[in-house]
Amino acid sequence: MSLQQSRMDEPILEVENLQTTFFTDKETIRAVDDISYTIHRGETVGIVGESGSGKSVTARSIMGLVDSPGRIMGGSIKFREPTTVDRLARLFPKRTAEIDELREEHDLVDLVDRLLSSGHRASELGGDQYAGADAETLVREGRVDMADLVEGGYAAELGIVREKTFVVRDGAEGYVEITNAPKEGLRKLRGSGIAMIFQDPLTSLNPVYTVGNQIKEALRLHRGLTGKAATEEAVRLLEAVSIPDARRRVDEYPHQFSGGMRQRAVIAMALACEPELLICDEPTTALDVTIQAQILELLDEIQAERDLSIMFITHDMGVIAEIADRVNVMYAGELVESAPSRVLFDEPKHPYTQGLLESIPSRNVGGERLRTIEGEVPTPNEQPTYCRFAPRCPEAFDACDAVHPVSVDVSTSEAEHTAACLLYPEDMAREDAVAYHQSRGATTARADPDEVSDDE
Ligand SMILES: Nc1ncnc2c1ncn2[C@@H]1O[C@H](COP(=O)(O)OP(=O)(O)OP(=O)(O)O)[C@@H](O)[C@H]1O
Ligand code: NI
Repeated sequence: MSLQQSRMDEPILEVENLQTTFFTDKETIRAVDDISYTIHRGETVGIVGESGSGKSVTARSIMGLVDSPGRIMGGSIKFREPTTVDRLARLFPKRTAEIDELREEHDLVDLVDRLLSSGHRASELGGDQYAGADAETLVREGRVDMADLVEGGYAAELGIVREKTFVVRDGAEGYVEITNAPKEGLRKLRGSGIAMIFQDPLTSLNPVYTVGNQIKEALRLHRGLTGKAATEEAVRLLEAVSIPDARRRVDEYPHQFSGGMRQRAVIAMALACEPELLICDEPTTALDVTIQAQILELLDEIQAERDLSIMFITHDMGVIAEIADRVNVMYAGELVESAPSRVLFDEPKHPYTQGLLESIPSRNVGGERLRTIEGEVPTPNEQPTYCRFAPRCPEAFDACDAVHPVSVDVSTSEAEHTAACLLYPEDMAREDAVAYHQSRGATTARADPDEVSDDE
């Protein structure tokens, strides 16, 4: 865990209502089905869940690596990293919206008025309590700002920005909207702001080039380093990931490295791009326990040194316990629970999380039988009107087959803790809780921004 708590309250990645779907010949797979979460600067967020729960597709969506037959169908992925925002704004001026300039060039009241007369409702722009309000009121009371118009796609509809805004700058603030990125923009993003390491280091390493040359190629592409400077930096990076005798090993080929050393080399390659966010998809799953512990420790060190944010994917609760500040539990494309690590392990609320925890070997000392959750993760191939975990859930009751649970606040302390389960809110009578989920589910569906822009 990072000691640098100071900037931990700054979000670096905001995923909102992300929906990534695969359209195969056989079926439509809602691999990531409306998930939202945030990663803060210097924070390690663990994503955990059984095979097929949508962890990798979440990561690939963020990296812009979802290919046909997959498509991001909705939601937003905002990367808020000032250096990256500045660089991409310079590279893609036509896809950049400068909120300050828009404020100067256009009259906000006038724009909102145009939206209202073209059929948008005031409640949709400002919230339910503003039903029937006029443009003047919405703007005066601060319910609609220029930034909201850009974010909601209204500015595009009004023709004051290009249809898809990739970079948004609002004074000193700003973000890159990954779901609107052009292909070249994604490549730039992957080369610098965000890097990813995979389970099998051989997916990232080319067998025909030396490890050193591969790191140097990354250094050339992303930092313009060549020749001796690049060699020195490659050696330094290998040393930073604790590869012994780095000066000699920099000239070796991947097959001359052990599994653990290869994964270290991949981490060195990722660091060559000086990322702010490192996405790790089961980076230690193929390694034995001792090496796995070393890699986790290495990531921890690197993070503390560089104030790096890490998204760490694993199906292993034991690994999560070691590395994550916050844990997001996924099941069949959905986020079913989210809590700070300590809270999640002490007070798991969702029956699925409870099941995952009971299946950690080390938790079952004293000859207690190891439990696993029976059955398998279903393929999320339809819009859920029920709880996807219900068929395997020891706590399921009738309503679980008829009502889709929404995320509810289940926190017992200040820490943010949510679970999507009809058992909550705990202090409500069961039928009231069910009604609560029912009504909130309906509201989210109506507020879908895509529906708003589609029906004009
Ligand atoms: N290219 C693809 N084409 C069709 N379906 C896909 C594709 N990639 C992923 N899926 C489907 O999306 C769902 C989520 O897959 P994902 O790989 O994200 O799971 P995961 O949680 O990473 O599992 P694992 O622990 O096995 O890596 C699965 O149902 C999977 O079959
Ligand atoms: Ni995966």
